[in-house]
Amino acid sequence: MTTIDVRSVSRRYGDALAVDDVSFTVPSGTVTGLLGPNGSGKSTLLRRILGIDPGQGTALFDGRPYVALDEPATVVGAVLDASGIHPGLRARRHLRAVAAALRAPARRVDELLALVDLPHAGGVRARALSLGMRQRLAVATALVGSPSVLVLDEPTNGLDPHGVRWLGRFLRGFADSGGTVLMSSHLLSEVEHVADRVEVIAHGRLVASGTCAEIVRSVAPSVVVARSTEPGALRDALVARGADVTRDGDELRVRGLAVADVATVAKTAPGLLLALGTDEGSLESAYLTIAGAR
Ligand SMILES: Nc1ncnc2c1ncn2[C@@H]1O[C@H](COP(=O)(O)OP(=O)(O)OP(=O)(O)O)[C@@H](O)[C@H]1O
Repeated sequence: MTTIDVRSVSRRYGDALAVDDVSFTVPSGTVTGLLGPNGSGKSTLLRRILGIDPGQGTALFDGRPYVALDEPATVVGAVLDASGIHPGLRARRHLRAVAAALRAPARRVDELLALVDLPHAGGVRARALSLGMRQRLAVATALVGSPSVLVLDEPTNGLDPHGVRWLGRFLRGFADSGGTVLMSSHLLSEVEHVADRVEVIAHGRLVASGTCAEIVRSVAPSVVVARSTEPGALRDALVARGADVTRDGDELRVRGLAVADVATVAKTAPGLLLALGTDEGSLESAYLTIAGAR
């Protein structure tokens, strides 16, 4: 059980600030998605978190920076670049070499090949693996030391839909058994179903943080949707209570009143209430709004 504490992390390339004073916490037992458009600073931030890039601020794994961990591979498994595996090495040889370096049992290699659904690829050289297969091998490599934390940069890159679903289920299971996952993506659809929390980064800055529902609410407060046999009369009654109401046929979209208040107003207004509910807005539109804002 390890928490990651990212504290005021920055990274400058010349005059350009690629990561600008980013702070957030990744609680243990959760999957946190680091979401942002291309070039927003995700990879740079993950490299800073792992102590690979220089810069300001720090990231602490249960209070210690990565470089100060005694056996880092047993705490943190990282997948930053699936092409980092030597192209001439066969998958099993590659994993055996990593296992030997980490003093992990050799039997772990075949367990991991099975776990990442590559049981028959052990004898294949890395250069002959597809991008999706290399991603799976990279995940297996990160798991050799049995870490409690996984840091993954765009891990769905190259995976087919089956692979994306497999990875989501795997990461969910890893977190549910106490692990901590920080994964980046530029695609909302690939994190929203698996992540407990999302940190949205744009132009190097953290622009939103929270559960998917919290992020949607922060951008678009929920709208109450009501349908009535007398929509004009209901609209007038709601406006008199201070609501902001738009009408489309017999449907009213109401901002500024809770659903229970709309129900109370409808009881005393002429006509019959046909339907009443809320429209929470989509995370997709919230993400586009937030990530597009400078
Ligand atoms: N080595 C470098 N030298 C100079 N600028 C860099 C370097 N690496 C990244 N950058 C710049 O830093 C910014 C953030 O890049 P980064 O790769 O971290 O973004 P990203 O969110 O991971 O993008 P993507 O989704 O495309 O992988 C970009 O403007 C990029 O051009």
